[in-house]
Amino acid sequence: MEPRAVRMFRRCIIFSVLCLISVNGDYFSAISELEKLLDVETLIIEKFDAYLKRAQEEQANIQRFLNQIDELQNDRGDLEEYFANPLNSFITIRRLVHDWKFNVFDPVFETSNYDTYKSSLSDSLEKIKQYKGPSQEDLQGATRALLRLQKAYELPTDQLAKGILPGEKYQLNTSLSASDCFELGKNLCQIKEYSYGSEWLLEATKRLHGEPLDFISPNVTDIEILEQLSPAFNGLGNLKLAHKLNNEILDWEPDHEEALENQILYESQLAKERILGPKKPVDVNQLTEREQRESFQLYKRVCQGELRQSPRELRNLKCWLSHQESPYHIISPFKMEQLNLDPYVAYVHEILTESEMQMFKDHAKGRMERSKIGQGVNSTTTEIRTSQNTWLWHAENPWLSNIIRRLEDFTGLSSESAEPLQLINYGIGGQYEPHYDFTHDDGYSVYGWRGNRILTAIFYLNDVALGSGTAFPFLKLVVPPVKGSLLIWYNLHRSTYKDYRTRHAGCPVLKGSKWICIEQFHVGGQEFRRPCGLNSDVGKFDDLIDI
Ligand SMILES: O=C(O)CCC(=O)C(=O)O
Ligand SMILES: [Fe+2]
Repeated sequence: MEPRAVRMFRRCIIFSVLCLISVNGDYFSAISELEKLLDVETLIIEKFDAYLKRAQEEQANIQRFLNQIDELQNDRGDLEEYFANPLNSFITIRRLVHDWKFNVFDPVFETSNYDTYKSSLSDSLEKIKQYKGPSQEDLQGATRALLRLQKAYELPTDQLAKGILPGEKYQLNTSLSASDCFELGKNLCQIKEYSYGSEWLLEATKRLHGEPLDFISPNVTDIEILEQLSPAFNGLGNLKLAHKLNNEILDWEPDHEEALENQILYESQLAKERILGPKKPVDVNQLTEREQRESFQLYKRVCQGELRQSPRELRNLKCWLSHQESPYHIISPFKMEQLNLDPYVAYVHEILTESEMQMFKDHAKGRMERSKIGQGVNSTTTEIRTSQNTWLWHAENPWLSNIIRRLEDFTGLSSESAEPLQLINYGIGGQYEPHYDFTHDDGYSVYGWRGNRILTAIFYLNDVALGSGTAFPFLKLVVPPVKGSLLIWYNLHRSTYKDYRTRHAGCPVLKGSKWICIEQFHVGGQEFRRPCGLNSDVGKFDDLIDI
């Protein structure tokens, strides 16, 4: 048992932390926000624990009092004889005047201690309410994240519901209840993902009849499932099944208003079909236009590890210790691993220290916001990029100077035109779909003298249990995050023309959370460090732009 003082201290700390943080919700796009939710829950549990303890003590007192009176009444014997004893009369009268009031009526009916305690509880809860908890939008976001995982890694619904992932190494060790599956199915139908939606609803039915009554979440009913499932099958173009399930609702509840309305609708549609022939079946694949594109399919296969370079393609790649012509690194060389030669992609291992990685994470506290795509006023949040981020300006964070110098030493580039570092955290299903880091014009209109992004450098700040590699679909390459390592690649040809082979992505996080820090080097200032070649490169690999 934790000593009382320690518990009190912990409670104070959690509480003051909660009072200090201002939270913008958006719990589904990063793990860091979800952690705060658990702190709030801990606090609520502690407050209610104390409340229940107090209430139970009160109840035990009342019960003890009632038992005593009961015993007394049983022992009283003959009434006349009993009251003949003056002490008994006194005790009885006193008891009715004082004891009942003090022991029973006051605690139960009056606004004495019981209520005072309640109001002090509600005062502390009021403070917790300032903390914005997850909303319906967050639940939708979390649903979409699971859907992304299902789509990207082709996870069967029944397996995911049981917490079973492909491969044996990592499992989720959690399984979803009937109410969880129902919530997922309902939310998916709301966004017209009827195919997956109906699978989750059917999973809910299976569980509803197979699982013991769920204490934690409210149990869902057969009718509630049918209410979602019938329109879902209608959405999938299976009118007959939709009609059949709708009739099942009416068997349970003949006055069910919505089902009665749907019955008329389905029957008139069925009658039409009998005359005109059945409607064209709806495509149950449910892939959006974006998801159907070849590049997205490549992305999926690379993230899954299904599409990779052959041993023949890999044979010219090397690993070695290199000081990259920097005198600082003669004694402590970089641990280099080439991943692709053209365009050049390389991995450098153990480049950050434990304390540097901690500094990044400390910097993130309270600063992370939902990531956007696009520049300046045109930037927006989108499903294409689901993460949170914050920026670290070089001048405001002098502790970064060693890290920036290390980057310069390794790449040979100047950081004078580089962007502030960007710290990024991806939560469940968090991803960044295939994109280019350069802008499609020559870069000068957006970045001025700094020109386009010449090289991207990604520090991985943690290991991720499953998924979340940095994927290059055209290079058949996926780079798994390894804590403390750095990934670099050139986005531009030697002439600074855009290299369309560098399309890349952050695969969805399947298990864990992914922390990275990105530096973007620009063309400005590299004139003598990386001089242009003699080829113009214009038009090279342009056919890859629109796959
Ligand atoms: O998350 C990743 O691995 C890639 C991130 C990325 O490409 C970007 O932020 O531009
Ligand atoms: Fe990128």
